[in-house]
Amino acid sequence: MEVATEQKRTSVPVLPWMRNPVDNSLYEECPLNFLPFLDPSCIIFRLEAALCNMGISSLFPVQVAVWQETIGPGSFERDLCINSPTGSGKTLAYALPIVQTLSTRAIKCLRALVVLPTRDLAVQVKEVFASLASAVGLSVGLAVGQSSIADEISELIKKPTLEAGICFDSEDFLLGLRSSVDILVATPGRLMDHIYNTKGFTLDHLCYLVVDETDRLLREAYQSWLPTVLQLAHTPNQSLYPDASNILSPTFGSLKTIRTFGVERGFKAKPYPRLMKMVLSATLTQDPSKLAQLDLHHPLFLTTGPRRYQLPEQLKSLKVICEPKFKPLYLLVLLETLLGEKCIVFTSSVESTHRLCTLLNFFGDRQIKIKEYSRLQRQTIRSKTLRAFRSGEIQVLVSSDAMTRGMDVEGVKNVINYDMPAYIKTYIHRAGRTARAGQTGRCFTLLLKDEVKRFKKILQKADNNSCPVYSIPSESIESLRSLYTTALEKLKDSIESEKHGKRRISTKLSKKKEKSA
Ligand SMILES: Nc1ncnc2c1ncn2[C@@H]1O[C@H](COP(=O)(O)OP(=O)(O)OP(=O)(O)O)[C@@H](O)[C@H]1O
Repeated sequence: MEVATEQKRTSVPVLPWMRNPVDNSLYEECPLNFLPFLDPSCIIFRLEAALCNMGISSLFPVQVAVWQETIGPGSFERDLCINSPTGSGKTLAYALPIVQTLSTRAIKCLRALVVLPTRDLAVQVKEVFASLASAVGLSVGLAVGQSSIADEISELIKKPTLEAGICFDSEDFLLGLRSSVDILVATPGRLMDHIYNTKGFTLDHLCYLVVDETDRLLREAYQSWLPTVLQLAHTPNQSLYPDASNILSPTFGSLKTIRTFGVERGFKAKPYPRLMKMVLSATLTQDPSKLAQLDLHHPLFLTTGPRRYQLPEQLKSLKVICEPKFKPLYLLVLLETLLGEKCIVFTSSVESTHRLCTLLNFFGDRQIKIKEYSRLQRQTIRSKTLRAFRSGEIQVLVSSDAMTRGMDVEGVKNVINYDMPAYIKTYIHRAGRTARAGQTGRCFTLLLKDEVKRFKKILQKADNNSCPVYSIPSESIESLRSLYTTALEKLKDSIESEKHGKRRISTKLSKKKEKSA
């Protein structure tokens, strides 16, 4: 079944504009002082200084390529579709030109929207924008549901100051609402909440739309967030989704455009310029029907090298052949060999993440701090774990695929696939948590003998034929066997008591419901 889906995917015809891409790998890294047009004269050196503060002294190839298409003569003439390996610096590739272009704006309103699939990823991208934007007086907002909706609204929307005794009717009040931010980084769910419910939240002035991790975002409809955004930000007389206006008009009746005199997008007496789109991924879809949803304007395809899937240059892939009965022991020995190095262990589901992490922690005090990071946990716990992992307090994260996309944690030296990934895309995004920004890194995959052939085929999709075996000495496995038996018993008890706990909570809840009915 999986194989059939994979075959179907690869046989999708490539769109004509994807056949002759710009090759990012033909660009050289460019020192900031050689970058043309960096900082318009009025804010000279401020962006350069901000980049230096971020530890950046030159731009990576994909950043130079995007800069070339977005800044200077002929800038932003075409929408950009960017396929570039994990860790190659895609975030800065879009953040820098957007901040530079908006740095000369006269009036504050929401002009750039960046959409990402997960909250932690959005927080990470917001930080990159904030480091640059503050240097040129721009504000960046976050809409991800990290704080209460009321707090988020007060961050995003500025209310008019009411003088005592003056009474505004609701129309006047709406006219006085202003955006507090120039750039918004959002996840689709919270974005839709603001679109539907937040008074004064408008996409009327939007100039830039970035869809990061495009293939992941296009897979999920999320309350039709994309057609809704395109409809709300579209140029008049350009009906992309004629039917959507019927859906939208009653809902958005209360959202009045705030029009102010000026010469920029969405302002009076000025025709609307096109909404500029940038879509990015390390595994960008080539499926025409999916890309059509983005309504790209004369798109330019930027990719890296001749292959569709590319692994980071400094990544080393290794396989560990395991006996099925003792797989957790192979992992434990491997982790002990890598002692002191930050590692992320990936499993195939949130349930196995939980089980594996619990089991590993039943092996007694082994000097490695191991924590779980998965969708089963509350966001506050996840964020706390991530902070501890970033700071080095935790050395090993056991994770489900919630972690695979985009997360950038400094110093991750090793990725371990406890469960073999089913697709090359999954392998790329998991492995891509290491070997970032030109650093070296290793990706180990634990395999049972009968998985070796299939894994080889998966890696070949990224033209990777080199995946040597990493041997784990059998004596090390033997020495852990008695501890393993005890750990398994403890795991069984722990899972049982968790089930019990859940049952007790659900009985309590249903009793409460019965009472209130
Ligand atoms: N020009 C640069 N010089 C030095 N470091 C950089 C530069 N650009 C980006 N980086 C660093 O490289 C790392 C990877 O960047 P980023 O997260 O944008 O990669 P990405 O291409 O989006 O990866 P992914 O596909 O996994 O999301 C980050 O830690 C970032 O700070």
